[in-house]
Amino acid sequence: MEILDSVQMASADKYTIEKIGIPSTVLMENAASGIAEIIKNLDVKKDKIAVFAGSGNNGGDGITLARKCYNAGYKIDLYLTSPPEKLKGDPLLNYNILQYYPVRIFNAFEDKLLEDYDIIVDSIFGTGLTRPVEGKYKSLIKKLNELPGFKIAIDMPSGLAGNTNAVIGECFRADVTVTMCRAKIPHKIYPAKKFCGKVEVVDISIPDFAVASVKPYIYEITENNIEKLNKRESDSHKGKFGHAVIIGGSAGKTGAALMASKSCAKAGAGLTTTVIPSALNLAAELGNPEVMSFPAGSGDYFRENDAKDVTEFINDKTVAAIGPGMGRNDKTIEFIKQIIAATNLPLVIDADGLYGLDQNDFEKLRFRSIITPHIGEFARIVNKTNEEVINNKLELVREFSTNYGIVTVLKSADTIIGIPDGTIFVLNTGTPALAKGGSGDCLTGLITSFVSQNCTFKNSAVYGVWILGKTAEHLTNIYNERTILVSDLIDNLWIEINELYRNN
Ligand SMILES: NC(=O)C1=CN([C@@H]2O[C@H](COP(=O)(O)OP(=O)(O)OC[C@H]3O[C@@H](n4cnc5c(N)ncnc54)[C@H](O)[C@@H]3O)[C@@H](O)[C@H]2O)[C@@H](O)CC1
Ligand SMILES: Nc1ncnc2c1ncn2[C@@H]1O[C@H](COP(=O)(O)OP(=O)(O)O)[C@@H](O)[C@H]1O
Ligand SMILES: [K+]
Repeated sequence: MEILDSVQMASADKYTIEKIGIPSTVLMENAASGIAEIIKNLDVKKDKIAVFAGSGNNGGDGITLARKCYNAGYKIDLYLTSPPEKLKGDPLLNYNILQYYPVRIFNAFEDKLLEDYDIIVDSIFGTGLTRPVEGKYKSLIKKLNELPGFKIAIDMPSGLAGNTNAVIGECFRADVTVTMCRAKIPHKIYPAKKFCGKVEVVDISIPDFAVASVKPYIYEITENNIEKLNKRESDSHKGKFGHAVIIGGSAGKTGAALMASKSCAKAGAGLTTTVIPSALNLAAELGNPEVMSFPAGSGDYFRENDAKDVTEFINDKTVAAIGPGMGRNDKTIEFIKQIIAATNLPLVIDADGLYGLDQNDFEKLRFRSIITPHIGEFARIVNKTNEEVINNKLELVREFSTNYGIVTVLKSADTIIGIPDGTIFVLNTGTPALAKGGSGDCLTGLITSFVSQNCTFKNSAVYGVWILGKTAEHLTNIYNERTILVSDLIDNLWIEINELYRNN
């Protein structure tokens, strides 16, 4: 499903109203009906509802909702943030209609709250807000957050801006956000997402072709649009599913290379080999019996002198991952740079593998690589602070992927995948069970496995993130979010892989 920014949403609205001719009042009526329906289905007490409405169209949605809630039999009070004389257009029209209804109307700043409300509806600002709220609006939003009732935001929690995932200032903290037509950026991407609660999307009659006309470029991957896995031909053999290589390990971090390799084999690569510093080879031989190993050099970490042998070994393989547990020794960094320069193989680069890379190295990875940094690793790559990356994820990933022709998987509680044509995929799978060393190694193994099995880079990245996240969700439901180890994830990869086969 597309994720829109506020400008795209406004253009899709405009297209629907002006080009197709659906009146804006109809859209507002549909929005209010949709929100009322969601309120009706909420499993919370809803005898007394307060709607706080601003002067724009978001306020108009709230004013119209007041009428719908009255019709549904709820006791509802409306608190306006502006004098009614300031209303215009559809909000004014709906305000005038509401005069015929026995709904009490107050001023949000001047009048005291009359009741303890079961539900507080925030329709103060929607996609029209572009700067932080200040003064009396800021105080009002603070006050609403302190109220005990269940909180519903219309379209967006007031105080968030529709074109960024950053939290730009004080904002309403919703339990449920009901948005129109499509989710917007702040609904789906942290840190703004944290303020939205559960996000419900209401169809207000904006057709798909109106959405397509605004050229969306951000998509959320969900159960409904993830591509299913193909069943294997009955006469297939291991040669059909590639030979994947995991280059990793150093003294103290051998496990990272082993976990990545095991994930890779488990997800279906035809052959998997761990390339490991020779002093650690026994661990690889004994640790993963189904995986082969190639001992490199003579020490317990990779050095530039090992690059020639390793390059020769990997050159006829299908894909190589570089990084898990490699360490950051200068000689290891030189080794990695030489491998990148000396091969044309598809590469998946993670963790320590990314540490010493510069512009020159990234240029050599064009159209043959996937990188999987977490926020801190990506911040170093693009020379920004962690904070700057968190608040500008979409732009930074898009810029990097299009400039270098590299698929970028930016990992965090949400994961953003940027592909070289400028499209962004957002995945909200996973649980805090994954906030544990080694989850990233499992992801590297999964992505490498799917590249080996001839999936596109985009699909390989999507499958890796999806399967890791969904496996964590399954296990968190059964156990808890603390005691799950990466080995447990690897053992249970089959559950979600089965799901991806279903109906195929
Ligand atoms: N036809 C449409 O355009 C539809 C719009 N809808 C609703 O309309 C909303 C967008 O409406 P608008 O574009 O009128 O915008 P909003 O209603 O989000 O807010 C705009 C109003 O807030 C004021 N404002 C903005 N930033 C402020 C700040 N920091 N401090 C104080 N005041 C500030 C503006 O001057 C303006 O009066 C959507 O979020 C959605 O709820 C829905 O009814 C669906 C149909
Ligand atoms: N709270 C969370 N919710 C969902 N996914 C998470 C969460 N925390 C971590 N993850 C996922 O776990 C993985 C962690 O990777 P990474 O930080 O590289 O760990 P490591 O290097 O220790 O293996 C990423 O795929 C990330 O998206
Ligand atoms: K709102």
